[in-house]
Amino acid sequence: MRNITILGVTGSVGQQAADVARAYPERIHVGCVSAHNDVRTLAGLANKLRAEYVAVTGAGADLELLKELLDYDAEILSGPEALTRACTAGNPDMVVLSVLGIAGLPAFEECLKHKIAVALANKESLVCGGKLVQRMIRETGTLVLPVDSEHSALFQCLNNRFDVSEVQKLWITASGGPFLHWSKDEIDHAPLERALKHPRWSMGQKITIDSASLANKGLEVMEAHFMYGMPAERIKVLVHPQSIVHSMVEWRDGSVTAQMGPVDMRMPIQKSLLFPEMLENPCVKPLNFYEIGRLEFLEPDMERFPCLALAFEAIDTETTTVYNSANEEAVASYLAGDIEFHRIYELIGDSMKKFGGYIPQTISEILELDKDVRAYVGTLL
Ligand SMILES: NC(=O)C1=CN([C@@H]2O[C@H](COP(=O)(O)OP(=O)(O)OC[C@H]3O[C@@H](n4cnc5c(N)ncnc54)[C@H](OP(=O)(O)O)[C@@H]3O)[C@@H](O)[C@H]2O)C=CC1
Ligand SMILES: CC(=O)[C@@H](O)[C@H](O)COP(=O)(O)O
Ligand SMILES: [Mn+2]
Repeated sequence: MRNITILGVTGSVGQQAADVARAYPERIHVGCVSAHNDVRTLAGLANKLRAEYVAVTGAGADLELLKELLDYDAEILSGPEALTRACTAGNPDMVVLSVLGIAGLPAFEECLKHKIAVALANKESLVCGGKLVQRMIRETGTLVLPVDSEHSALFQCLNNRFDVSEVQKLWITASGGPFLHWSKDEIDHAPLERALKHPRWSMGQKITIDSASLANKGLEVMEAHFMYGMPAERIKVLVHPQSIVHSMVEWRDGSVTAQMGPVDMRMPIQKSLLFPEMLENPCVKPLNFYEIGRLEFLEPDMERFPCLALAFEAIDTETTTVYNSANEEAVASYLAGDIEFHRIYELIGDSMKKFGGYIPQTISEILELDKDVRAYVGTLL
């Protein structure tokens, strides 16, 4: 029996991880779950999963309501350290890191310190942790399995390894988002309700906006760079509107291995939760190639989608934390209706100029830099 913790269980990835766990009760026990503020959904999931530990990380979360709604005795973790305490509570074999944003970084660090395997959905923490986290993974020998669909696909193409010594290029596919065929001017002034309509995936709001700006692909290029140690110039983005090919590996001899699968996050989630076993996936409908018929591939347009070009620049200039923090802040403002869509790439670019040249040397310095970038973005709004 594998004892797992799901951090961010109330979110899109977290709830799908709970679905996968519940499909395999004889193999997976969920011992701990966390949410930020949504105590109603948290209690509902905890009641089904019977997790021994229930963590709440939001300062204003209603703990009394949570206690009232829980129909069994669970230990409740709360307060500023709740997320990191949740990483070790009940000695899990694996932590599913599916919280949102850089808030996941201290939890990631905690898992690495304790050599607890991580199923990583939270790309922002790897993008911000960068070389420091990369080194910690290597030095501790901790297993960090990709949950992000493209990185899970790459891992499968690499025969469940992280070794890219015989790889020429990593090809990361992108749906292109809802604005794939829009003009630059239309994209720059895109209304929120259109940005929230992803053509293929149903996801949380922040990543849905990232997909529309292609910042998600930018973050995924950085994620692949740090996860597989691949130089940025050998990571290519390929627009593939059907989202059936989840990514590809081009080998030294020119042959290419692609991973395909249903457009359903429960595929990569199950791969990680049961790893190295591969069992049927009762939650997911298999692909029907007769119905799919045609697959398309296009080159991304970095002019209409400057967030993608900025991501490659961020790797070169070691400003990946700055990119991410500015993006998180900008997307929150766009979601609140305070800024236009084009302000997202402008705020990222301005922040990279302002903070370029400063390279944080510890995780604490990264978290400080994050605060500084957010404060700076605040002055530009
Ligand atoms: N959704 C998807 O299909 C995919 C998502 N990812 C990545 O997975 C991560 C989660 O995405 P998604 O599930 O869509 O996001 P959601 O917004 O749906 O869920 C976010 C989860 O994190 C919790 N949370 C939010 N803020 C904080 C915080 N400051 N501290 C601790 N917990 C917090 C939320 O709690 P509460 O509900 O209480 O607010 C919720 O449980 C992101 O990094 C995303 O990029 C990667 C690939 C695919
Ligand atoms: C499901 C997943 O992994 C998302 O990151 C997805 O890839 C987003 O779609 P885009 O390709 O539009 O960014
Ligand atoms: Mn992805």
